[in-house]
Amino acid sequence: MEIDQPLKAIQYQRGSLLILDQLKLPDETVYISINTGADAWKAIHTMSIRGAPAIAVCGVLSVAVELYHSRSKFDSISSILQFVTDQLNYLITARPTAVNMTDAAKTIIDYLIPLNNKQQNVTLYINELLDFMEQFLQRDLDNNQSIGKYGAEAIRQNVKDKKKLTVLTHCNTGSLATVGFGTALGVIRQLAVDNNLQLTYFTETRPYNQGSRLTAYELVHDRIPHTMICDSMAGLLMRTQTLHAVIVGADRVTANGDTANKIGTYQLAILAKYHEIPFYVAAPTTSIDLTKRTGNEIIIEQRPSSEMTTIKGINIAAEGVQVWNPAFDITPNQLITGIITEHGVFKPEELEEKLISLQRTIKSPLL
Ligand SMILES: CSC[C@H]1O[C@H](OP(=O)(O)O)[C@H](O)[C@@H]1O
Repeated sequence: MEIDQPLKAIQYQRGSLLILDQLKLPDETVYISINTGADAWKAIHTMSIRGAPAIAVCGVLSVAVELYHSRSKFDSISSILQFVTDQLNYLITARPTAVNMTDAAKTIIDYLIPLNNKQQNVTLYINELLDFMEQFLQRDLDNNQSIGKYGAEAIRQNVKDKKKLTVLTHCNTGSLATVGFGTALGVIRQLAVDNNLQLTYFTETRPYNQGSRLTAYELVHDRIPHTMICDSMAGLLMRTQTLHAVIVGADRVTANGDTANKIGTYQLAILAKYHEIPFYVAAPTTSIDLTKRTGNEIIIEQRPSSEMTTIKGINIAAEGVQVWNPAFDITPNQLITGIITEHGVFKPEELEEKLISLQRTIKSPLL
């Protein structure tokens, strides 16, 4: 199966950053210009752009664009260092659960100091820094390709006698959550490209409806066989239909493999365990946070009640109703069959050791 160029959540060239306004999808395709870190903070916080990897790339490139257009105002390396550090640390505050923006900020700040020792010319320093920041785009594209290939192979291995597989995914983890093919949805795209996909079920993913508004948009665009279900239908689906795997994304995976992901993931993992269906998490290593030992340490973002009580400004609940709106939940590692990364598929219990070993062998700051 051929898949056309994926939808683009982010369009970038030096000095210009456009993001697809996902609050307007699927009815309108509107790109908005991001010229500063403050523009990016607002777009991330309001979820015009969302998805852990896309958030990080948008944040990094917003600083690159702002630095590029204000480069004449910097008269010293230290002033550039201060500006970039301040902007990156500010962007981290836009949304607290996903770790990718924090990881990106650390990678760049760790790079700034050695670069300072190498390059004393302000103009050349800025150009080298822009080159480095722009690599985050290609890295996510490459990560998506690797995750797709490793994930598709792992799932095929699990179901040796089947050529055509039926899977379930949750939320949106495709081209609208990353720069490329996606993470969990990238695995599904790879299965489709390899002609191993019978059907993908996906949940509408209340309350923000990433599934019905975004994943549906991607699967229809790519003509991938699919069926949308309400979140509440997952149990009956697993009880009555044959599912070969559940594949979801991640916002933050801790050292023991516990995983923060879109609200509703935990209950899918419980159902998958009960129905003996393999449950995979697909995420780049930039979503893995070894500074957190377990999922109990992860901050769960609480979103505005209006995101539950209205759809496109139309009330769907009584005025004054009290709601609880956590945007994520935590899936314990014992419910996870494997964590699909760009370096391979790891069992939760081996994740930390494998990642530390990779960090030792791969000497790139952009691991
Ligand atoms: C590859 S995207 C990872 C993750 O991000 C989504 O959350 P949100 O739409 O709130 O940014 C969802 O949890 C995805 O699984």
